[in-house]
Amino acid sequence: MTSQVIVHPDKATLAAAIAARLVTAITDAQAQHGEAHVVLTGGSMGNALIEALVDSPAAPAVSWELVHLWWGDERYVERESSDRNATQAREAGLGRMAALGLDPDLVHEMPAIDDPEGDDIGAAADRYAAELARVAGTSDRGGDGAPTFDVVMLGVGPDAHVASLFPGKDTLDVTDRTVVPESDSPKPPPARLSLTLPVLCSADEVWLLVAGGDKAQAVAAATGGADVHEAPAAGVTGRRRTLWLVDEAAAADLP
Ligand SMILES: O=C(O)[C@H](O)[C@@H](O)[C@H](O)[C@H](O)COP(=O)(O)O
Repeated sequence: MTSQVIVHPDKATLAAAIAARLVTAITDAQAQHGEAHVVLTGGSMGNALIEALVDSPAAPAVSWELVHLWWGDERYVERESSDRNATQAREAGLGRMAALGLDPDLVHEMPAIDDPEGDDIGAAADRYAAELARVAGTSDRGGDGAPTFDVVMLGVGPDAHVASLFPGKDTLDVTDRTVVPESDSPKPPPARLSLTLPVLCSADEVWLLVAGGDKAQAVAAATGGADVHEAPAAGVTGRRRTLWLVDEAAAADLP
């Protein structure tokens, strides 16, 4: 199935459009099967989306108490560190979504280095995998080791990395796990946890969220059929739909 690229004028419009699209996707999912599972991304686009979502007049249309939020990746640092994607998301507005009904028990943050696993990042990855499997076991839409995600959102780096799957890394070839540790990330901090390509691609929809001219080459390469080992973003597709939601600057190198 081919990917579709949708271009918005600038980053603020892109964030607002993604928030509107997400509200619609979740309400559609809930009309079909009650609960919804959404994978959030870190990075500035992930944070901009949360800001736009919290302020969206349509946000109360979602039954937030039945929405599970997951993370595509996380920096393996202290839980309250401002480096953590989850901390940044809370500050961007996720912390205020309890007022809309979001259940903190359904916000599945990835483990942190001050959790019992400590320096054993492999054990931390296994614990998040176990959490995915546990919830899948209780869900009508339990997939193979993880719930069936309605939407996976992913930021894209200038090197075309997604989640914490970086070019040239063996983690791109892992097919027998849902979560992998990365101890030597080329982008700091070095220690991270990431969902793997097969579980990301088990989603109904994958949305790649990209703003900025520094991403133009990555967008062109990944949508132009680059090898996944060179451009990891080329390797993520949804079962029903794959959308590249980009601003004009990020689209600049597209044919
Ligand atoms: O852990 C990280 O380093 C980020 O989560 C990273 O993967 C991010 O999503 C992309 O680099 C896009 O970031 P921007 O949206 O800020 O461009």
